[in-house]
Amino acid sequence: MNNGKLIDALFTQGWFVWDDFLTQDKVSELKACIPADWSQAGIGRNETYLTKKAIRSDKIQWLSSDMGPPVTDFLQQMNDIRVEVNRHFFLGLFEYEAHFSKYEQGDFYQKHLDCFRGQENRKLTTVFYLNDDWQPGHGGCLKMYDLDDNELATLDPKAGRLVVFLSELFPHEVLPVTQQRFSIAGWFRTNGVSGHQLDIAR
Ligand SMILES: O=C(O)CCC(=O)C(=O)O
Ligand SMILES: [Fe+2]
Repeated sequence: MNNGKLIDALFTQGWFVWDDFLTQDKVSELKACIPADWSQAGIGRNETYLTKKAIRSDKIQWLSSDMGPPVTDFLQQMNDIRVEVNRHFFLGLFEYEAHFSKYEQGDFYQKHLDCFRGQENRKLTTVFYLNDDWQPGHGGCLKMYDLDDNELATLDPKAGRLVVFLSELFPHEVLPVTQQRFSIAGWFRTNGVSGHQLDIAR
C-alpha cells in the first residue's frame, strides 16, 4: 500500500495517480467478475436520473460483494483508503459506491464534475482501470482539468492504474475510444441533506 503518497498528493494538489495499485493477475481476476448484463449509464441520481447519450455513452454495472471475492477485496481496499483519508482530512466520508463501466468503439464521457447540483455529497472520486496493453491509438484517455479550465493531465486507462481526486474540484472527460475499455468508477460520499429529506447513502 502506498497510502502516504496518496495522502500527500491529496494535500498538495488534490489528485493522485497510483500506478500498479493492483497486479495484472488481480486485475484479470477482477475483470472475470464482471457480469454479462449491462445497462446504459445515466446522469444524476434518484428522481433526476436521466439517460443522456449525448453526454456519456458508456454502460455500467454497480459493484456488489456478491460478484465474487476479487470484488469484495477491491471494496475492502477502497474502505481502507476511506478510513485513511478520514483520519487525515476529517472529510467524514461515509460510504463508497462504484460501478464497472464499459466503453465500446466511439463511446466517450464529456467534461463533467462528479457531484450533482444540490447534492454535493460525492467528495472523492476513484477510477480504476482494467485494460491490458492499452495503446495510444485506442483513445479513451482521462483528461483532467482544474476549475479554471486549465488542462492538468491526460491519463491512459491502463491496467492497474488508480486515479483519485477531489470530486468537486476537478472537471474531467473520457475521450472517445476505438477499443473496448473497462474501468471501475467510484465515489466516497458523505450523507447530505437534499430538500427536506435526509439523503441516506444506499
Ligand atoms: O473512466 C474514466 O476514466 C472516468 C469515468 C468518469 O468520469 C465517471 O464515470 O464519472
Ligand atoms: Fe466522472
